[in-house]
Amino acid sequence: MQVLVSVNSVPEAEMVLSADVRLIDLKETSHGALAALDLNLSKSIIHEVSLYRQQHPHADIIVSATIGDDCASVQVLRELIQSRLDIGVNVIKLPQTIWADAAYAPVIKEFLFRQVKLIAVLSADHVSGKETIDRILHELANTAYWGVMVDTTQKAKPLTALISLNLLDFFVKAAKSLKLYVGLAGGLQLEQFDQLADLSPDYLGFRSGLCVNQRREQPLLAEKIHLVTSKVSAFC
Ligand SMILES: O=C[C@H](O)COP(=O)(O)O
Repeated sequence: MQVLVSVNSVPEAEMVLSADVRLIDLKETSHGALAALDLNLSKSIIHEVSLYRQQHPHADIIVSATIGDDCASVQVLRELIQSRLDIGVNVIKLPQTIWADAAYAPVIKEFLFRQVKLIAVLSADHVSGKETIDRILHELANTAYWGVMVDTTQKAKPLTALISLNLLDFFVKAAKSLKLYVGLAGGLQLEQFDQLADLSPDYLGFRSGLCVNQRREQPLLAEKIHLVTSKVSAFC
């Protein structure tokens, strides 16, 4: 299992790389839940990751990026995704407002056909029962999504306060059985690490819980990042 950490600057990227985080998520954290980070800033972070990869050729680092909580048009979506692929982003995370909207299905399929790795982010508010989860996951797997994750839109409460462990366990198992790379995130604090790691997702996603005052718009704290990566090492 890995930990994914959302970063919004080069210093934050350096911080997570030096703490051995292997899933680096480019995200604007000042507003929204899945806001897109400025492209030039994203480029600078990718440059930093490339330098790190050269110095650590055995480190298997994946860079993901969010493209916004919603989208103005099909053409804008295409540009948002392609521009990030062009600078070296490995995986694109799509919000439910986009991947579940039939208007965007053709452009999403274009990228999937090209074997671009897309993660469908399920909003925790919509993860309501096993039948719904099962139906959604089958649809995503049949459409050839690379991965799936649950995340929250409001960050005041952790994911575990919104969805039972039993249902999260079902979600992880069902996603894995369909060969979807599966993650759990949403206002997670270090206290939730053990109970969620026990469900064996491919990764746990963090931001708020690793920041000053546990607020995602605030800077990441190096000591908390090291704590979470040491928990990953101890768990694996
Ligand atoms: O994908 C991971 C998210 O950025 C986690 O952010 P959060 O901990 O603020 O919900």
